[in-house]
Amino acid sequence: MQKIYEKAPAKINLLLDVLRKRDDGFHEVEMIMTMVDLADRLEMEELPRDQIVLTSEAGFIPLDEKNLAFQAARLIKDRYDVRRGVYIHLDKNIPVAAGLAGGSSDAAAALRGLNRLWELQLTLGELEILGAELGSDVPFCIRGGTALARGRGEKLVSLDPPPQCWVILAKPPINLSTADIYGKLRAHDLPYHPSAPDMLDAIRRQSFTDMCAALGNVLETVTLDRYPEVRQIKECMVKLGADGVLMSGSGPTVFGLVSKEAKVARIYNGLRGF
Ligand SMILES: C[C@@](CO)(OP(=O)(O)O)[C@H](O)COP(=O)(O)OP(=O)(O)OC[C@H]1O[C@@H](n2ccc(N)nc2=O)[C@H](O)[C@@H]1O
Ligand SMILES: Nc1ncnc2c1ncn2[C@@H]1O[C@H](COP(=O)(O)OP(=O)(O)O)[C@@H](O)[C@H]1O
Repeated sequence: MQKIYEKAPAKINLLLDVLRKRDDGFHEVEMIMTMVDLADRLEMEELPRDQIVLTSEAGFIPLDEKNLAFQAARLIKDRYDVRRGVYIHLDKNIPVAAGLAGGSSDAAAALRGLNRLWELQLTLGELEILGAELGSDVPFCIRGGTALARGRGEKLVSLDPPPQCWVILAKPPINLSTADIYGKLRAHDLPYHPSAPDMLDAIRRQSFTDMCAALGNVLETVTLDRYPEVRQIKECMVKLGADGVLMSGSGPTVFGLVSKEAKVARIYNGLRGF
């Protein structure tokens, strides 16, 4: 029987600005996002009966309707009236609730994969519109690569890849909710706004140094205050010599950008001790 494989990479936010709180409860954002090499993997196969079955060795995620990959399968199946079943196996590597969009990327991979398995011939644009029903980050995860995201995250403009570099991810064992972090943000009274034009310019010119200088995330104003461990990890990465350091999304993962491979092991080992 035909098997479909899809990679579901994690994302980091090189820039995350909030312009205002909207009447629908979401926030109008301006983000520059890029995929990293860390990825989940999905294997999809036709089931002889009309049912969605999701399995994973990861014991820490739901495998029922609460799982975003399951929700994606249900959504595309119902919307296009598919009367076929699917078996999805999820190989989970991305830390959960980390600000790395692991769940969103799994949902995106399920939509891309089932579009192929069930020969629905939907365009990426159609999949992005469908994906927006599952979460604000899902459209970007469908498109992949590097993009400028506006609206609540679903209005995308693809960008050239940023300069190649090493990305070190550090996720402290903290459980936080994205809704809670946005909810505590003083959107009308932010102490600063990162400059998207500066980041876009750095990417266009392939300047690693200017990209590091342009990193910024206004959600740090909430998460770093509430969770001092996240601030400590940031400080630790800077001290260990990372060229650029920022929290991804709503956190708690902090990423460090490094241009020289020689530095990577030193920073990684230093963080492990920490
Ligand atoms: C902060 C970001 C940055 O990339 O990522 P994560 O930290 O989740 O990875 C995203 O904006 C998160 O996207 P996602 O996790 O898909 O959010 P959703 O499921 O759509 O929304 C969860 C909740 O976050 C809030 N939310 C989300 C997006 C947005 N533009 N404004 C919001 O206020 C809303 O309260 C919403 O109920
Ligand atoms: N396939 C999935 N992988 C990870 N988490 C999932 C998945 N499906 C649903 N979830 C739930 O979604 C929430 C957010 O997960 P995740 O996408 O990893 O976080 P974030 O949006 O911070 O990057 C968690 O509470 C988790 O239980």
